[in-house]
Amino acid sequence: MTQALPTGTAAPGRIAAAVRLAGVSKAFGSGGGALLALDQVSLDVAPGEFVCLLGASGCGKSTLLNLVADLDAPSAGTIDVGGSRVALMFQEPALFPWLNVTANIELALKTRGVPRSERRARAAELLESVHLGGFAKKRPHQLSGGMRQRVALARALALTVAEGGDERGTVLLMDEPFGALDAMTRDLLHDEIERIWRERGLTVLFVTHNVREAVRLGDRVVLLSSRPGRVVEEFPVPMERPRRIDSTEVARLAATITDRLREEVGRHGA
Ligand SMILES: Nc1ncnc2c1ncn2[C@@H]1O[C@H](COP(=O)(O)OP(=O)(O)OP(=O)(O)O)[C@@H](O)[C@H]1O
Repeated sequence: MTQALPTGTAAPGRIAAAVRLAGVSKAFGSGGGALLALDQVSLDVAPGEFVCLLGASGCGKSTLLNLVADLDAPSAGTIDVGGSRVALMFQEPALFPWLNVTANIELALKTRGVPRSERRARAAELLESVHLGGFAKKRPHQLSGGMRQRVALARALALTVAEGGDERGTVLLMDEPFGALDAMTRDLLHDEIERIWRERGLTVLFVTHNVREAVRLGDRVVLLSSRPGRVVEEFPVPMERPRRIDSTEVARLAATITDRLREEVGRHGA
């Protein structure tokens, strides 16, 4: 099943999808002991779209992101990211503790082949963009959890820099990036990621357990079934941005999605 693209998201002359999964299945192990994590998942994400993936624990959300990031190969089906540069960001920021913030970003730029002479300025620009300009010399342990995630976001963006600094064509995969943060910090980071997504024209595939977070951020919420993960339903999010996570509209759609999620989890006895 290939999902229809939301109207108006793919600009004329550009590729139709930034990410296209067609009939993707993933099994771990083989023979009788094989575990089917994903089953025939088809999903198109349009360039510049923000898609949130929701599903019960163990339904294969992280597996799906790993496949899109090319960290693992599907057992069946195809994954196409066109010419996009893909970056993955996790719940744990996983920064190098012995390097300061700037050096963590510069290292990522180095792996992208950015010449040494340009790295300092590019790192500073990226840190400004996540509002950490004043913390360049700090080491990760000197920062709050929210700040560390901002650095992780800047580093993810650094891993996708292209010639001339154009981030368009970047797919950012986010695996529960704010799951370990308190509600107020998470709220602030929702505003931040939304701004950065808009300003940089990113395509985002965002995994979360938090239904309200998915509705707060997504153009579309894609619900996966319990293992094996299949796309069971998609919910377009029509509310204007910026949305408030505690607004009535967000709560109403989140309640509908939660009911559907409960049904799905109940069906599988998870
Ligand atoms: N490398 C692996 N080898 C064997 N089984 C794996 C491997 N990676 C994932 N699995 C299994 O595949 C299933 C899907 O895992 P995955 O981590 O993708 O789920 P998830 O939806 O991200 O879970 P959660 O929401 O709890 O983070 C799980 O049953 C998991 O145990």
